[in-house]
Amino acid sequence: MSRVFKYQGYQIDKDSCDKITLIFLRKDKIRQLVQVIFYLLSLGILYEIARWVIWLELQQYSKTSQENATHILVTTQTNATQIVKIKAIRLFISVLGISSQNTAEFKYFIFRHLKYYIEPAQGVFTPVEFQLPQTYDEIHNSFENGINEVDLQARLKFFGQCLIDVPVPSIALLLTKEASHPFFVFQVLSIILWIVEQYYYYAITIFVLALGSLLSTVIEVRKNMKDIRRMALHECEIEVKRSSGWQKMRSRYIVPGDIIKIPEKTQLPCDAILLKGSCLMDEGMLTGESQPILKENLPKHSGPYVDDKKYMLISGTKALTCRGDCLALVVSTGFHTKKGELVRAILFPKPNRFKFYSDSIKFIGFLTLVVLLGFLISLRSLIHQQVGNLGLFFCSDDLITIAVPPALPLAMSAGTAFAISRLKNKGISCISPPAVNSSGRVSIICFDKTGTLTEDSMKLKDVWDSNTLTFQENLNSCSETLQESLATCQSLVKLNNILTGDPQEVAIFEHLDWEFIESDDCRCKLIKESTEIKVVHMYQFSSSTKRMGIISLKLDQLSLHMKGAPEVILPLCINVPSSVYANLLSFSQTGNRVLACAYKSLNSFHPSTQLEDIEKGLIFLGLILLHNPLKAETTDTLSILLDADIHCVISTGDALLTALAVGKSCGIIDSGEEIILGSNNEDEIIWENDQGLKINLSINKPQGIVATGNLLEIIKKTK
Ligand SMILES: Nc1ncnc2c1ncn2[C@@H]1O[C@H](COP(=O)(O)OP(=O)(O)OP(=O)(O)O)[C@@H](O)[C@H]1O
Repeated sequence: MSRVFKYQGYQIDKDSCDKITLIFLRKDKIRQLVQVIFYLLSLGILYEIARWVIWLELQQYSKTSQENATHILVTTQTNATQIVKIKAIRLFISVLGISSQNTAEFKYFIFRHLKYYIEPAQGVFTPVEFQLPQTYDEIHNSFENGINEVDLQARLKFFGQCLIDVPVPSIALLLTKEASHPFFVFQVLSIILWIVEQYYYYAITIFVLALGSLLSTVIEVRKNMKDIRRMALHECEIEVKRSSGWQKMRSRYIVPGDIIKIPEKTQLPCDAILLKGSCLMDEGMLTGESQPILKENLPKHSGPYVDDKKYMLISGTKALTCRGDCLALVVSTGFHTKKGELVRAILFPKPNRFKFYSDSIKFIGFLTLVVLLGFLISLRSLIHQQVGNLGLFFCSDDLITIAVPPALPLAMSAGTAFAISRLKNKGISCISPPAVNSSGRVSIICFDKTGTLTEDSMKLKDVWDSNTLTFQENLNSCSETLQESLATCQSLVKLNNILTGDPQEVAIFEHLDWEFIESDDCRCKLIKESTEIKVVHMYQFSSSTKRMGIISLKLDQLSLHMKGAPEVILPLCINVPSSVYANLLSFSQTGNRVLACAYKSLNSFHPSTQLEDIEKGLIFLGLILLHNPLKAETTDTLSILLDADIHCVISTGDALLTALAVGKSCGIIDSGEEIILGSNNEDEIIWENDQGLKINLSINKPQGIVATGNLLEIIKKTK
């Protein structure tokens, strides 16, 4: 945590919360009294203004130290501010995961639904977080007996109930908030002015429209809040291990440190670490990932615990199937979970700072100046006409309402409503009116490739066997080791007796004569005729490393099998035939996905071994070619966007040439366009044409660029 002292305050910069700055305040009785007197003298006008101008509200506080503070001024990175009250609670220290019988007073505050407390070791505010032990074994052993009643009550008070309960403001509260908005107050004052000046029809029309817009805003906001609440609030029956044994209860009563049984086909109410069993999770509702993800249990060894997604079960996701008794340790509840983070991002979105808005303010400022000038010019003749002080006041107010038309927001809302109804006719629903303006300003769209521009599913085209240096359409004619590698190096699972998982792996496995058997003593068994191979460990695929591996056991022989992007696997191999690179070039140029397979024998293996420590010196086995066709609607959609002068970009984890071929086939890249491929060798930047010839980057000719992420990072750094 970085801690920057500034005006008796500091910054909290942690992954589990937004970056916020704290300034400590103490409510001052005399300042408060003076402020109330001013509020009364101004007939409440100052009170109204203070609700919108934080500086005025701050006048009743004085800056102080953390120890003496009663309140805190919290400022977010986007400069949103709020004054929050510091509260205190006496609890057992064991609530922090420290074994102690003593109690202590914990000071805390709540900001945007997150609770922050003074962490005793550092003496600074930090978001409440369950402290995990240091090693894998300790995590397994520390919680196995379940927590007792005293700890439970303390944790419920400290972490709160396991619920994401978004409060829905009442209609009266929303009406007061909207009606006290400075612009609405300005509209009302303008209407009074027009009535005094006997512009009855205009005043009544604007009044009816303003009231209608106010009511529709209130109804819309309440409806949205209700929708968010419905989406966020989830409770289910869950089995929990407490010191008195297993109990079934409502999920709101679970706390960090509880051991729970993972319910199948039910949304998980908390974030948890899987301790026993394995399960296939549908994370689509949170991440948009269409494929189910396999979660493994936390290994048992004395190594230091490293946070890893493969053991983490996230709140809001669903277990499609559980293998064995799936037990998990609850680590976060409520708004502190990943789902809570998402809900908070919806409730407190980052403000859009469009130049359009700052330009509008400048424009209105300019109009006001023009009007002021006009008023000064006409002042002489007005005095000459003897309109009197009241007349002068009305004239000047008239001019202000001309410069800043009170009907402006009404006109804007009407325009947006019209745009939304036109979009609806085209089958596009819009739930956030400001999104219409934002969408109109989009000039670049970045597309993910697989599953977005192309189909989710993949078809196996060919396998290139390095043993025979030939293509094999029938995988069962490939070399024995390549078949074993293809059969074992996957992360598939059986769901209702159907093999499920990564579409590429499903496509490969379907072409093999191997049988997949679920097993309790290993990840799975693969059987063909009299051969049986056990998969004893898996290094899951990750997009950042572009590879995966498994440890297999055949009779007494341990082996490491790996598959992944060729540019990652080939450098790890010791026997790559020279013809591979030419083949790779031609396979990728046709837009196919290419994966490389390799293996090596191992003498021993320990589950705590890292893949990086054993993956060197592999024996190359072959290349797999997969066809991933474009979606039917891709080309038409892209041509509409390109016609509207929107720049389209593909952002993919695939190889450069594959991305280039897909870009050409969907129309993002003109087939006649000159293309430059950018990559890097350490810090050296390499520009090539699509035939692999090195070239100079010319800025005069229009060129399409296909570059690796690493290259973009280097360019960004050197810039
Ligand atoms: N299951 C897998 N096992 C081994 N390697 C894989 C697997 N899936 C993908 N790869 C390799 O890792 C690279 C990156 O994959 P990743 O899933 O990040 O890209 P992607 O999401 O498919 O890309 P996009 O969706 O943008 O096309 C792929 O190009 C492929 O070479």
